[in-house]
Amino acid sequence: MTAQKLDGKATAAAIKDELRTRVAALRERGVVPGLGTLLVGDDPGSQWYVAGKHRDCAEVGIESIREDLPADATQEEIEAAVRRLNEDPACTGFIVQLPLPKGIDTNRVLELVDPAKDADGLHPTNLGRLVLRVGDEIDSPLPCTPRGIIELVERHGVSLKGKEVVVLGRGVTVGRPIGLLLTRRAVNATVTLTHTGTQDLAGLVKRADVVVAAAGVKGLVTADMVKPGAVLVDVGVSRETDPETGKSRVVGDIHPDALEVAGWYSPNPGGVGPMTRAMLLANVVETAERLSAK
Ligand SMILES: Nc1nc2c(c(=O)[nH]1)N[C@@H](CN(C=O)c1ccc(C(=O)N[C@@H](CCC(=O)O)C(=O)O)cc1)CN2
Repeated sequence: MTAQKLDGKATAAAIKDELRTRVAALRERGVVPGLGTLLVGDDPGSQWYVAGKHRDCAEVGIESIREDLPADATQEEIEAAVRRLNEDPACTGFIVQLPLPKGIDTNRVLELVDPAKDADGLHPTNLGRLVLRVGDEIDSPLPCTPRGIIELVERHGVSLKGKEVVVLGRGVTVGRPIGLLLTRRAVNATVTLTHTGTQDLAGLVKRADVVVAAAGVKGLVTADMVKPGAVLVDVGVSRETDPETGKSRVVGDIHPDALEVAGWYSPNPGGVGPMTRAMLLANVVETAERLSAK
């Protein structure tokens, strides 16, 4: 068997088309959604991601607001930038690009974000709402990568209802919040969260209908660990030098051999990354729609 592709690029493009129409409708009513970004330092990866977010905004008609600070910005300067974005009426929602430089108290910065403007859906108040509201409509922003994974799978006609999902990695942007989304009544999957202290990882992965690999360990999930027909979602990001071009490239947590056993797989790059970006735009548009309906 060769797995079918969960095409993140094409799915994100379709979502952006839908969002463009919704943004046009908002603008007709005089509502202009705006996404803010706070970038600290000159990490090339982070700069690339932030530039991509502003390109996405331009594509769908969302205004962009940028706060860029140098790598030696102090905690106070970063917190002042968060306050400016909280108070800026043109900013519907914003993100603090992670990671922040060493020595900065990231949690303190993130907790300063107005939960109503938390475009990443990672503020404790918004995560707390996810914990509390198992069956209701959620009227606050959802974590972008977990939401993007679910959209990616379901938009390919694969139901997660009743499925056994094994998540690798307990990071704050994917591993920890994805269980909150997958176990909501609307999705109804059963989730096992694994981490570096997990015993018999291979045994757990072998019984999974869906594997979400977000450990950041190149090729961690090998063919012998995968149940035939399983859905493999690769979120891992490791970097290596391409021996042919000499350029840096992204490699995922799923070993290429595993695709011979799986039913579906999300490529990396080209899978979850573009979906994360699309979900960020969706959070901003939904916030603008909610505010304009009040
Ligand atoms: N505040 C946040 N910071 C970070 C997040 C986040 O969700 N919120 N996630 C990552 C970085 N990130 C978005 O910020 C992000 C990473 C990757 C992609 C993406 O589209 N990747 C491409 C491949 C890119 C490459 O080749 O390097 C892909 O997967 O196709 C989008 C967003 C950490 N920080």
